Amino acid sequence: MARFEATVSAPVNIACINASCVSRNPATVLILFQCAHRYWGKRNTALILPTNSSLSVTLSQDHLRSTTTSSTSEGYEQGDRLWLNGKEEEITKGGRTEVCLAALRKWRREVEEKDSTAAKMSEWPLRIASFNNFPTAAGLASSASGLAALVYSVSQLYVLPQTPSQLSLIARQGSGSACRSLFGGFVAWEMGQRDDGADSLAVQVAERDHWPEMHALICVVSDAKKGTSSTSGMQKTVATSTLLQHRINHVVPDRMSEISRAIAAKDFNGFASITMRDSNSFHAVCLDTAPPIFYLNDVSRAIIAVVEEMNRASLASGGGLLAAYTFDAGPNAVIYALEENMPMIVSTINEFFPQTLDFPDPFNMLAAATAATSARPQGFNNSVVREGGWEKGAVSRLIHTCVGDGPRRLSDEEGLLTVEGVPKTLA
Ligand SMILES: Nc1ncnc2c1ncn2[C@@H]1O[C@H](COP(=O)(O)OP(=O)(O)OP(=O)(O)O)[C@@H](O)[C@H]1O
Ligand SMILES: C[C@@](O)(CCOP(=O)(O)OP(=O)(O)O)CC(=O)O
Repeated sequence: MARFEATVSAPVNIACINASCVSRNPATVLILFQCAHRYWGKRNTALILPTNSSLSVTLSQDHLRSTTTSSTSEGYEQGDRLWLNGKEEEITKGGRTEVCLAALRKWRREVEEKDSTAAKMSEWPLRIASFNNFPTAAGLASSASGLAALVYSVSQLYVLPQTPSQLSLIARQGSGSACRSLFGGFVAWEMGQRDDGADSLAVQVAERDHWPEMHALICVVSDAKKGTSSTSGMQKTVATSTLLQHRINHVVPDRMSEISRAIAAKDFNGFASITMRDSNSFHAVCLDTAPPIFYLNDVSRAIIAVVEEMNRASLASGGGLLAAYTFDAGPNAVIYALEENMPMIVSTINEFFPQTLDFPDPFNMLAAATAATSARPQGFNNSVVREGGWEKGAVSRLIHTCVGDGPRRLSDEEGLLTVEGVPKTLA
C-alpha cells in the first residue's frame, strides 16, 4: 500500500507590536505603523481576520518548537486523526483543524488534476502527530507554532507549490498568530481589506540575519493552561472594551516612524520602548474588558519593575535601554535584549527570582561571563524588588533563545508516526 509522510518543525513567534496598516518595501525593511497594539480582536471570527495588522519576532527552533509528522496512505482506515503530545485530539467537523486540512486537500487536488501520475493523496486519510517541547496553551504561543507546523507538514507531504505567504492564509485559519510562524526573522501579518481574507497574510519584513544579536529570555511564571484562552479573551475585549476602540482609532504617527526606523537601523532603544508600551497597552485593554481579564500576576509585575529599573539606571548613567519585556495572554515574561546584555539580565533574574529548574545556558554565556559583563547598571535600586525577594520557583525556569528561522523539513528518521500511522510513543 502506498504511504507517504513528512516531518517538520515550526517556530514560536512573539508579537512585539501591532499596526493597523502595514506597507512594505522588502529591500529596505520599511514598515509603516499606524498604531501600536498586538493581535487582539477579529473582524471575522470564522475566517480569523484581525482588526489590525501585527508584527512579531520568530524565536529559534533550537530551543522552542512544534515538531509534526503528517502521513497519508490509501491503506489507512477512513477519517483523519491527530495526536498532540501523545494524546488524541478530536478533529471536530467544521472546526479549525478540519478547515485547514480541507484547504490543503483542495490545493493537493489541483496538483493531481494537473499531473495524472501524482498519487491521489487528496482522497486518502491523514494521520498527524505533533509534539511541543514547551508548555502547551500556557500563553507561550503554542497555537502559533503548532498550527504552522501542521500546515507546513501537510504542504510538504502533498508537495504543494504554494509560497509561505500563501500557506500563511491557511495557518491563519487554524490560529491567527500561526500565520506569522511560517517565516523566520521579523514578520508582519498584514490584516488585509478583503472580506474573503485573501489578502490577510504574513510577510517577512526582515531576515533573522538582519539582526541576529536580538535575543530573548522567557521567564516561565506558570506553565499551567491559562483560564481565558486568547480566542475567547479577545472577543470579549472586542465586545466590551472602549479602550480598544480608542487604540484602534487613534493613530500615533511618531510611533510609526520610530519602530520602522528602529528595525531597519537595529536601534534597540526604539524597538524596546515601543515593545514595552505595546505590551502594557495590550494588558490595559484586557483590564478594560468586562468582566476584566487578568493575564499578568504579581510575579509578572515584579519582572516589569526589575526591567524598568535596569533601564532607568542605565539611562541615568548615560547608557541606553538594556531590555524590553513583553507578555502575551499569560503571566510569562519574554525579555528581549541584545546578546551582549544577556549575562547581566540572566544573573539579575536568577538573583531576584531563583528557579526550581537549573538554567540550561544554551549559549554557554554564564561560563564566559565576568563580574563586569554581569554587573547591573550603576545606581540600580534593589528596593524595587519586594523585601526578602521572591520564593524559589516564582519563576520556575528560564528559556534563553534568539531570533530564529522559519519552518524546517526534518528527516524521516525524526518522524513521530509508525508505518501503521500511530504515534511511536503509543505503539
Ligand atoms: N503542536 C500542535 N499541533 C496542533 N495544535 C496545537 C499544537 N500546539 C497547540 N495546539 C492547539 O493550540 C491550542 C492552544 O492555544 P492557546 O491560544 O489557548 O494557547 P497558546 O497558543 O499557548 O497561547 P497564546 O497564543 O495566547 O500565546 C491547543 O489547545 C491546541 O488546540
Ligand atoms: C496575545 C497574542 O499572542 C494573541 C494570539 O492569539 P491566537 O492566535 O492564539 O488567537 P486565535 O486566532 O483565536 O487562535 C498576540 C499575538 O500573538 O499577536
